[in-house]
Amino acid sequence: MGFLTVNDVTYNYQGKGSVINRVSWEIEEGEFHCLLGKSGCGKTTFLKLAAGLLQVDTGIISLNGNIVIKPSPEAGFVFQSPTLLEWKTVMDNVLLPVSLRGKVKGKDIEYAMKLLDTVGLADYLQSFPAQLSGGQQSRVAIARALVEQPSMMFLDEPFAALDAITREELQDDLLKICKQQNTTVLFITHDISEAVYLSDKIAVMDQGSIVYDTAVDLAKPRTVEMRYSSYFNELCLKIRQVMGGARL
Ligand SMILES: Nc1ncnc2c1ncn2[C@@H]1O[C@H](COP(=O)(O)OP(=O)(O)OP(=O)(O)O)[C@@H](O)[C@H]1O
Repeated sequence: MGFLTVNDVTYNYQGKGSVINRVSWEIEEGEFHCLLGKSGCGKTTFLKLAAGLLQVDTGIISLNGNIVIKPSPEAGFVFQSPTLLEWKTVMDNVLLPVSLRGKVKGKDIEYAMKLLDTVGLADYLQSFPAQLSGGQQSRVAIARALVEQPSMMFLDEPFAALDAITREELQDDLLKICKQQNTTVLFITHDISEAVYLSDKIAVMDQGSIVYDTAVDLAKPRTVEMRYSSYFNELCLKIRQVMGGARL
């Protein structure tokens, strides 16, 4: 049984046809999986179901052996918009989940500093969000999601608004931290090369069903050179063909 197990799940928004249609999927502990698919195919809905933000109509989802009926304290979330609190410093934004639960301890501050150092923000601890670039704000959001060392991370197009180089840097940061923490990850993206670079396994969704899946046979840690290897590009092309010629 996987760390996250999705078994024959169906979901409809009221008044709509089937948005998620008998999907089964498993993510083993510590694995990084990406879900790709065209706009409107159901990716975000699937992530919300897996994360307990929506309830399945039929089927069962379990996380670490527990049936998912609400968001788990074991899970962290990152969405496309960083949604930082403007009146709090970078450090206080990262520590927010800890402070909502109780008193912030020295070890929490130490860990937040380590995360901010890993994502290249050691010099910005006392800055406010408005003083940061979009990429820096995304880094803060990732550090915030990881500060309680969640065993599962759900990320919905977290890098969509960023330029290509910043995006690549953040992909490496995310892989590094998830490896350190042995985090299991479900990551949604439109970007085929991002999915290939990040993933142990990729699923392609179309009209609410998983129509293709593949393991990614690249060594870890990933390197810039791998992005230009023939295997990498052949896999991107294969996935592109599966997704068809329409706009992503
Ligand atoms: N709250 C809602 N109420 C009704 N229908 C919704 C709601 N949210 C999404 N939908 C519909 O469900 C379908 C799947 O939407 P979803 O956001 O899961 O797709 P997506 O693959 O994540 O799209 P994108 O890549 O554009 O973010 C779409 O047809 C969308 O219009």
